[in-house]
Amino acid sequence: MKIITVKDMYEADRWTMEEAGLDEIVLMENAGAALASSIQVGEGNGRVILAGKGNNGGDAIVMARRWAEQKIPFSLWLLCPPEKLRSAPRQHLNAYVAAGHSFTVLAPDTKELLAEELNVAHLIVDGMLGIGTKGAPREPYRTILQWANHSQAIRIAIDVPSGVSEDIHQGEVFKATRTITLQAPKTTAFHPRWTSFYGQVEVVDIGLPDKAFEKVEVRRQLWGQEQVRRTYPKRAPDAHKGTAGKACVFAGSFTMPGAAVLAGKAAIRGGAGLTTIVTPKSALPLIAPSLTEATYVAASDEDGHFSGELPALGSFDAITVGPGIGRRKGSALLVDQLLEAENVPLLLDADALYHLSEDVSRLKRRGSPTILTPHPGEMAQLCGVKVQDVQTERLNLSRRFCQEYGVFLVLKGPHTVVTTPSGEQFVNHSGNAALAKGGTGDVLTGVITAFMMSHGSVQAALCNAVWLHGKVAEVLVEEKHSLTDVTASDVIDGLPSVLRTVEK
Ligand SMILES: NC(=O)C1=CN([C@@H]2O[C@H](COP(=O)(O)OP(=O)(O)OC[C@H]3O[C@@H](n4cnc5c(N)ncnc54)[C@H](OP(=O)(O)O)[C@@H]3O)[C@@H](O)[C@H]2O)[C@@H](O)CC1
Ligand SMILES: Nc1ncnc2c1ncn2[C@@H]1O[C@H](COP(=O)(O)OP(=O)(O)O)[C@@H](O)[C@H]1O
Ligand SMILES: [K+]
Repeated sequence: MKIITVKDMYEADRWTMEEAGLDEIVLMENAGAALASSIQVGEGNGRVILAGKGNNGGDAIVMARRWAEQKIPFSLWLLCPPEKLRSAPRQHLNAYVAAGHSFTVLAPDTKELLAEELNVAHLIVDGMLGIGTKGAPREPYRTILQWANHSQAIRIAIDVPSGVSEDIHQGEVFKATRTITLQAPKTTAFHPRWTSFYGQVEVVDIGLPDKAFEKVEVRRQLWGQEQVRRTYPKRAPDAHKGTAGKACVFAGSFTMPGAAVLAGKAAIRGGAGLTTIVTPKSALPLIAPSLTEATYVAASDEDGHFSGELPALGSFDAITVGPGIGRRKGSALLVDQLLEAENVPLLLDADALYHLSEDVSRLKRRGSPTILTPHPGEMAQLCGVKVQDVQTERLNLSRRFCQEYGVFLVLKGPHTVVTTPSGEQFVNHSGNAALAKGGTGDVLTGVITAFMMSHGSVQAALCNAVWLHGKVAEVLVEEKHSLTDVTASDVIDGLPSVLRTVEK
């Protein structure tokens, strides 16, 4: 599903009206109808619908008419005088009034009543500000947003939570329990500043033809179960361990053996035919007893860490380096040499990214696919910026980086973003805060390593691995864990049940 900017949405809107001849009034009617049927009204009274002056308010007015016709009690508040409404919402207000329904206009003498209604409401529908918002909400929106956010009610936002805008600000924003987005998810839903205000996001169709988005250069998409099912490769009946892929994982050290165990186990669970762990000699006995299925190469060791001497290796379908390798000179030398490995995809994670950040331009010399899997801190180091700058520019920064250095990038965190060397972007739709624990990144690295070998496309491999990893966390919390107790090992143990649903 395409993720679009405000400019894209207005362009698709313009095409639909001008080229397809579908009137704004019709789209607003569709929007209001879709909203009326997808919002659960709950028991009792205390439903408040807030309508602003723009088309977002128009959607709320149509929704109100639909509810009124179904005899659902509510109060509709207009936050500007009716004559100040834009043309389409004004026409729909006329229809609402002609049908015999009532509303209240916000004015100095009604303000207290609205405050009281919001205070006791059980449901608040926010049609105050939509994608036309510029900067922080001004009065009267600011005060009403404060009242709404203090209420114990379920809060539903129409299209976007009021106050969310592409220009970042620190002003008041509607804190939605759920956002019902019209036609296509907006980029702001995945911006760290706004994600938490969206609550649960649902997309409803309001009848814009697909063609409306053809002219729009959409290079960002949501990646979810449907896309995974479509792209997940079937294992051939005559597969053998050689065809399932031979992975070489440079991981671990005397002080961080667990990272190698996690990455190796996850690669094997993720389907790798043969997995070889290359680790410093003194770390090997700490790793091997916990990872029976792998084979091992003992690398030259200096104080429990890689000395930097690259051992003689056979041929592999994928090389991964990073989990638990540490930041000493030896592992830096190792990364140096692996960057020169030709004809094999190379994944750099964790401390390999730390070493890479010394001289990122080395990436430009690589001929085979290179995959980087930074968390925001590692990304900041790679780009020479602050973590906060990564977080406010996740999509743009990732795209610039990939296009400049010709790499695939997995920028981790809630809504992990996968970017290809040409700048195509895929925002992941699964996962939860149970993954905020050491070692879960090593698990992801292992699964990616396996998927890189089983999938025809690196992009699909990355997106599917990221989705699977997040989905496992969701299933663990739904079925037998809390957000607090999930471990990286639990994520590995949870892979089979989700993989089974994908293979069906
Ligand atoms: N195809 C589609 O997607 C369809 C979309 N539809 C819907 O239309 C919505 C977009 O509608 P829209 O363009 O009228 O903008 P919207 O956000 O309702 O109003 C903005 C108004 O608020 C004001 N304002 C701005 N910033 C402000 C601030 N900081 N603080 C205070 N006020 C501020 C500004 O007024 P101004 O102050 O400039 O006079 C402006 O007029 C969209 O989200 C969706 O719900 C559907 O109807 C059907 C088809
Ligand atoms: N709040 C969260 N919501 C969703 N996913 C998360 C959250 N916190 C962390 N994750 C995921 O958990 C993993 C953590 O990776 P990383 O920070 O590299 O851990 P480590 O290096 O300890 O293994 C990433 O895949 C990240 O996307
Ligand atoms: K809104």
